[in-house]
Amino acid sequence: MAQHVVRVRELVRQFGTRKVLDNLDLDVRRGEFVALLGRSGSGKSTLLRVLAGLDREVSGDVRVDGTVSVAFQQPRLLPWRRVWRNVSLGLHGVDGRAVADRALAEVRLSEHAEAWPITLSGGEAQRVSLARALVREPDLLLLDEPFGALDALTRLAMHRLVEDLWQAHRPGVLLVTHDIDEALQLADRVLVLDEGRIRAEHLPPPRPRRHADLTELRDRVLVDLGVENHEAA
Ligand SMILES: Nc1ncnc2c1ncn2[C@@H]1O[C@H](COP(=O)(O)OP(=O)(O)OP(=O)(O)O)[C@@H](O)[C@H]1O
Repeated sequence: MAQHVVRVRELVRQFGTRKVLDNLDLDVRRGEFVALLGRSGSGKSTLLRVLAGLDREVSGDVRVDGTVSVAFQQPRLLPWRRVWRNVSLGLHGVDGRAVADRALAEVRLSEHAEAWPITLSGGEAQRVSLARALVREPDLLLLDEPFGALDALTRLAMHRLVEDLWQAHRPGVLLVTHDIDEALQLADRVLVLDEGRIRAEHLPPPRPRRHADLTELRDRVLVDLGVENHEAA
């Protein structure tokens, strides 16, 4: 377990008679960046909720070793707290302001520490949400489509930021996304969830891959997602 932050065996989650997760196995190593792709309704968010400890109506063996932080598609900031207080919320025994300031500097938002959440753009609010996740120095960072609501340029900037933050802090990451290119750019391993299990695993080329040709790999992932047929790819 020591090298793994997540170890899941034979996980079953069913709603009524439907098994959304059906004997699923998953490992995430410490410091590893894993992306999870899958068609809409394949159970990605369900799996994340289980790993976050938000859903215990499961059978099977779920082990998460260490602290966990989650960032969702919507930043979920408290509108009545200033930005820095949103970041330090729930921290005990530390100077919350100092910790928040450090995290806000990392996401390049120092000048917004005193601002109210409503004054932030979508990308800025998402950066606050990342800062809030990171101040807990999580062993596991769960990201549920954190860039899905952002415009394309902001999303690219966020990819770089997340990669920088991951390099600096090295949490294990499980990133749920619909964006294949995002998965191939950011992750060490790209997994495809289908019919309740991890059905495929792809290994993108070594970093840095900003200029890598990922076309072939992308086609293979599309096949696994059922978007392309085998002959075409
Ligand atoms: N609380 C619930 N009660 C009943 N069914 C649920 C519940 N939560 C999720 N489901 C069902 O489980 C399936 C998987 O949902 P989930 O949100 O995990 O999919 P997803 O892969 O994250 O989808 P998307 O990519 O569209 O966000 C869906 O069919 C959904 O309707």
